[in-house]
Amino acid sequence: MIAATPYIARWGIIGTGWISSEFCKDIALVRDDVKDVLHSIVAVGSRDKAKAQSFIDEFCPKGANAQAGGISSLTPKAVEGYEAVYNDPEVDIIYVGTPNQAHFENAKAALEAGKHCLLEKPATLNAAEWAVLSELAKGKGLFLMEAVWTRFLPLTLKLQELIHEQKVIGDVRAVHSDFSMEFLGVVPPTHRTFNIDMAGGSMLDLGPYTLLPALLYLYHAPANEQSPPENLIGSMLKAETGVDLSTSITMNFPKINAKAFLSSSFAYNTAEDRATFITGTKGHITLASPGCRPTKATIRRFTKPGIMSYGHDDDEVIELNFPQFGLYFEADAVARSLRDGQLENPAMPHKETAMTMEIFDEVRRQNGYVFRKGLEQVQAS
Ligand SMILES: NC(=O)C1=CN([C@@H]2O[C@H](COP(=O)(O)OP(=O)(O)OC[C@H]3O[C@@H](n4cnc5c(N)ncnc54)[C@H](OP(=O)(O)O)[C@@H]3O)[C@@H](O)[C@H]2O)C=CC1
Ligand SMILES: O=C1OC[C@@H](O)[C@H](O)[C@H]1O
Repeated sequence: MIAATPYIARWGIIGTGWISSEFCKDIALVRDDVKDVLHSIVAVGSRDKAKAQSFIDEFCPKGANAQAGGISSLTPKAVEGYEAVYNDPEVDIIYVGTPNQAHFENAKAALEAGKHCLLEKPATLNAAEWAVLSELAKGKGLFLMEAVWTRFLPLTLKLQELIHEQKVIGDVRAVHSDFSMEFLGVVPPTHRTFNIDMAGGSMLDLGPYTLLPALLYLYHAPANEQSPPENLIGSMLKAETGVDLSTSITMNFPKINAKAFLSSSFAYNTAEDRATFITGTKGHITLASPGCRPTKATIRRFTKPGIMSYGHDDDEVIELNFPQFGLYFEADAVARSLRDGQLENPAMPHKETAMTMEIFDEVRRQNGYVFRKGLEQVQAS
């Protein structure tokens, strides 16, 4: 049943970079199809107050959709530093849009101030940091989620139904996924993607997206019964700065005879028409780029499954596009969790962020990607 009065999530934004701007533009979008939740931007915190004000002026002058629609009368405040945003009594939830190395500190401060938190990916630098945040949130009865927004997109939801419920490609046996962007030679080595002091590298930046289809279609295959991946092997090609330029990860899911082959790189761009390839016993599905925002899937059904049998029906193309970047799907899901008193969103549970961080820890260990001393706030015991 749709509530007569929509629930309004009141956001405090930390950091005024690119992704925070996309997030604010997206939650400012007035959409007629969503009636149960809305958003308001209470405060934007920046290390530089003037920057916070110009961010508001440019990306969310009226605030978010509750404010733009006249349902909330709050005006977004530009705030010097982050502390006052954590402590603002009108803020329910903090969106952390800062670089990787600041995630733990910012999320911890938000939770300690009693605020719910949506934390950009990768959630933390290692699994030990995430464990601390997860315990802190649960102990305080607060919502916490890593912002893997791709999980909430219409095509991602549709594919889970097609693959697991309708079994359109039979039993899934392999996931190949690549998310690569040619930053090499385009951005300076000091940019967050290459900067080792900012925990850069393709795996932490793009790896959360390549891991996602492996988790959704293999880990979550009903017959896998959520058995964790095994035989993890990672190979990193390093950039001059010491971060990984290109990384490959393979993992096994023995219970379902399946394997994942994942890659990320800053040296080349993923092919436009083939970012992810999901192979089953009765067909395969190809997802177009970009890996973070899939909107087009091509389903091929084999007419006569079997060894090297290539006959197939006409391909079915599913396109589920949407306006702007699309972070509102994730934001709406978070708002519903807050409204319903959930401390975790079932589509992005703490356990899967923990698994992601453990995989990244292991690949870094196998390849000697060591952070500068002191960057990790919590070390594995
Ligand atoms: N969900 C998604 O699709 C995406 C997620 N991301 C994730 O979001 C995070 C931010 O990425 P992005 O927006 O591209 O980064 P930007 O560099 O554009 O913005 C980061 C912001 O963080 C703040 N900040 C705090 N501490 C520092 C610091 N030491 N150095 C630089 N900036 C700092 C700054 O805001 P201020 O000066 O106002 O304090 C800055 O503008 C990353 O962790 C990335 O993985 C990135 C892109 C897409
Ligand atoms: O999350 C992301 O998705 C898109 C890329 O532009 C970016 O580097 C990455 O952080």
